[in-house]
Amino acid sequence: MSSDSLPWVEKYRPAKLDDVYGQNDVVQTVRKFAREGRIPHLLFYGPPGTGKTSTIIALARELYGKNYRNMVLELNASDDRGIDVVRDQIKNFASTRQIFNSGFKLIILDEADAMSNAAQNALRRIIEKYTRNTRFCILANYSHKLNPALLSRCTRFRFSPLADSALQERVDHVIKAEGLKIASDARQSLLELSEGDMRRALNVLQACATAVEPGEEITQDMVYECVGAPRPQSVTTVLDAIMTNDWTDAYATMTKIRKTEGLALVDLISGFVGVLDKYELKPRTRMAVLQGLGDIEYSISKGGSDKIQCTAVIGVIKNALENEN
Ligand SMILES: Nc1ncnc2c1ncn2[C@@H]1O[C@H](COP(=O)(O)OP(=O)(O)OP(=O)(O)O)[C@@H](O)[C@H]1O
Repeated sequence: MSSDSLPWVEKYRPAKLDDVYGQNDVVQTVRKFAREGRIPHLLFYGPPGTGKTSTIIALARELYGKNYRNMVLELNASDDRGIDVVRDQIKNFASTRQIFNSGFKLIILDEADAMSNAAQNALRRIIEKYTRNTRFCILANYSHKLNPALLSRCTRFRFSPLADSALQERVDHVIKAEGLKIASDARQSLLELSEGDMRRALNVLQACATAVEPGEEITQDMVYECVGAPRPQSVTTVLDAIMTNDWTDAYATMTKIRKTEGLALVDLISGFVGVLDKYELKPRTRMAVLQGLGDIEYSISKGGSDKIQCTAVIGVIKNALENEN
């Protein structure tokens, strides 16, 4: 595949540890392990798109250079073929002798938190068995879903959502490399809507770049459209209508904006929570609104009727405001 047809998340996957942004503590520590030649079994956990896979691959590339393919086995631990297949693959890989290299081989196990408890127990034995010439790097979103016995065999690193400054640095690099034009408010919205997830930032940027003609500027509206999030302006219009107008008008405004922008009610609720900071409300009122919106979001996830939940949103906000005085 030519590099032009690659998704940008792959095209711009960090080739070396220096290209991993915003995870300085982790990068420094694993680099130190590598320098001293004593890498422990590793567990990288944290939200998606924060660089767990990228960091271990970059580390492995620095460790093994062109020998990478022989020395690294990447497996998806949640593979539905089960732990037996994983065990066989690990066994084959770990037991073949390294002819040109001394040192250990590396096994990267992605999505380990999706493994059953029995499979995690089996994995723990496998790790013990092959520790002599193999190191494991376990990747997961949630560490609490992993068995304590497995956790205790690994040195843990938490990957936090990336700071806007880290996202910005990488996004600016891609904008420059791809020769894109992007309005500054669009770039700012892209960073905010990515919520610390670099994969999302790059995917949205690529979707926007595909939507514009060469040389045309990416606008803020395009960013919101690609993300499928409501524009702050629309959210504020609906919220203002609920707060100040009568019931019928508030409902009509909400329905109209939802229809023209194709918004799901949950997206609108997330939008309300996002802009609520800018409204001056008594703490008690703010809490009542947030709690009410949280309950409605839960009801929607359980299959609650759209129309009833729509009216419930108006009810929750109006009620909290009426009780304010
Ligand atoms: N810290 C980072 N620095 C630079 N690029 C990053 C970083 N984190 C993620 N990326 C970009 O996002 C893409 C996805 O990142 P990666 O696969 O490392 O995420 P992950 O944390 O392993 O996510 P998941 O939990 O979904 O597997 C990478 O290809 C890379 O382009």
